[in-house]
Amino acid sequence: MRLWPVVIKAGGSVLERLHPSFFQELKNGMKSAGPPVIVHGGGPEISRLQKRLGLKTRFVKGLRVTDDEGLKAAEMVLAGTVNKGLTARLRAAGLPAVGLSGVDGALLEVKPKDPSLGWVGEVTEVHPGILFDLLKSGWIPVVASLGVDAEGRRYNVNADTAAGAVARALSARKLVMVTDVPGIRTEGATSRNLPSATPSEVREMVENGTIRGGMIPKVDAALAGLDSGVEEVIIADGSAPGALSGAGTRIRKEVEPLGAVSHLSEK
Ligand SMILES: Nc1ncnc2c1ncn2[C@@H]1O[C@H](COP(=O)(O)OP(=O)(O)O)[C@@H](O)[C@H]1O
Ligand SMILES: CC(=O)N[C@@H](CCC(=O)OP(=O)(O)O)C(=O)O
Repeated sequence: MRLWPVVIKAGGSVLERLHPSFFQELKNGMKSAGPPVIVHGGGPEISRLQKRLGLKTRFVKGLRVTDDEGLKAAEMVLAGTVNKGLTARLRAAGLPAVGLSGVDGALLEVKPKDPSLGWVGEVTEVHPGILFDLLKSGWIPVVASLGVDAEGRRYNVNADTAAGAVARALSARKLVMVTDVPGIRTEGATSRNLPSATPSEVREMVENGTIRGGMIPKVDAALAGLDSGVEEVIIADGSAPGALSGAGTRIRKEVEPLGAVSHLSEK
């Protein structure tokens, strides 16, 4: 059942620089389609806190190696400063936001992703009940990317992955990933920002190294979402106008070309 049309992932890279039109476009969307679900990260802020505490920051394939102290830092930032900061800003912009994390209501149930990563969770199940309850009452849920396992241990979860999992669980039609660049960029002499891309084009750009670093978990989450019912994923710049109204790179599945079908039937 398709209930709510949009999940928005707000990246830590842009949270401090969200354009005022982000809030206005959210308001317009609320009027036409009802409340969205916002999932946010906070990677740069976690790194800053780790540095201040004298902790090491290390990433493997875009994931933060998270020891006991690292988990505390991630929780303080994600469920603390960033979640409360974003919720308060939404509220000040006239939007009815409620902050929570993937631990609350066991929204994001996880298992350890890889022992070498420490407290990094891989989502095994989404329990969206708490989101449905909030959405039905008109609230905008603002979700920090943390998870919990069956024994009640808490984990750090990549926010792109968390947003993709939430979009699938809500049967969302659309996932918008708001970040610090205007979508996927090609390389070389004809380098440009792509207005649209298909999953196979995206896969090719990952293989040839055009898409790298923080863009990899984004496109992974995008492709997983498209494979399980999300119709379109948009990657857009949250520091510029239009992020929630058409700007950025739109990733959609290839449509069977009608010409190819009629050509076959002519034979
Ligand atoms: N082909 C690409 N097109 C655009 N950005 C890319 C590409 N490959 C890697 N990136 C990087 O991905 C970054 C966005 O990911 P990330 O820093 O993790 O942001 P967020 O905090 O929003 O998740 C961009 O700032 C850019 O440096
Ligand atoms: C496991 C893992 O890497 N978790 C991420 C969670 C925050 C995140 O994903 O923030 P962005 O959206 O800003 O990238 C981290 O610790 O940085």
